[in-house]
Amino acid sequence: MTDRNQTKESPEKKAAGLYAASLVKDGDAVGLGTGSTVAYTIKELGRRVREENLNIVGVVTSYQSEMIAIEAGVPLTSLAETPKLDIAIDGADQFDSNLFAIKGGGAAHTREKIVSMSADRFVVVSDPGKKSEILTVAVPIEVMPFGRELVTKSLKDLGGEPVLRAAAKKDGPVITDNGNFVIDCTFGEIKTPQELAAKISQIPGVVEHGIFMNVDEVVIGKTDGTIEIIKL
Ligand SMILES: O=C[C@H](O)[C@H](O)[C@H](O)COP(=O)(O)O
Repeated sequence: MTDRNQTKESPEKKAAGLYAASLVKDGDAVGLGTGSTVAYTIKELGRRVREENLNIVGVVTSYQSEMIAIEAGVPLTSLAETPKLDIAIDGADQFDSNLFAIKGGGAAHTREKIVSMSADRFVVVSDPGKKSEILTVAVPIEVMPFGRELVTKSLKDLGGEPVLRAAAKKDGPVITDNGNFVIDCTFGEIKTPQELAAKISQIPGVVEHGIFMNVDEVVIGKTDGTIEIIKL
């Protein structure tokens, strides 16, 4: 289970996060993902802004990344103001050798997909445990509360095992930053992620699923502070 709030230092996540921050150039508009790995990137970008006078603007994908970015001193803008981004950096829950990824462990995948698709380059930061021959983790699906029953039934019809995500410190379901529910749906081994993604997208009430097919490269951090880069 990932330490979502970065209560413990992770050398692997830190190595990946810091390397990704070094890819950001002066003048860049940067998509800032959500989660414990990219949090290292956001903090490092703040340091570069303060200490190296790096001139960048960030677009956040969640209240979490907004709070981290504000505290770190990363200047922020919106997609309305800056619709085209130079680079987006984000974590993932699992990725395969084709760089298909599953995201949304923090329920932020809808905004993450919009932001990453708005960027010329999408870099995923990861630790070694996220790499898998084949995608197997549950697919997070953001759902309009009004459509929950239909979406649940339709996911079962697709062979999935849907579970409404419960909040950790509140009674009832997780509510996303967009005011919706999240259903985590297990499909066993996902052999054709594109096909599954297309089928899920067709279900009325689905806001967005966590299958990402737009990753350009993955940076994997190691415990000794080195990194491995995987590109197609
Ligand atoms: O909704 C959250 C995101 O997709 C995260 O980027 C993903 O869950 C990975 O998070 P972490 O870096 O904490 O493992």
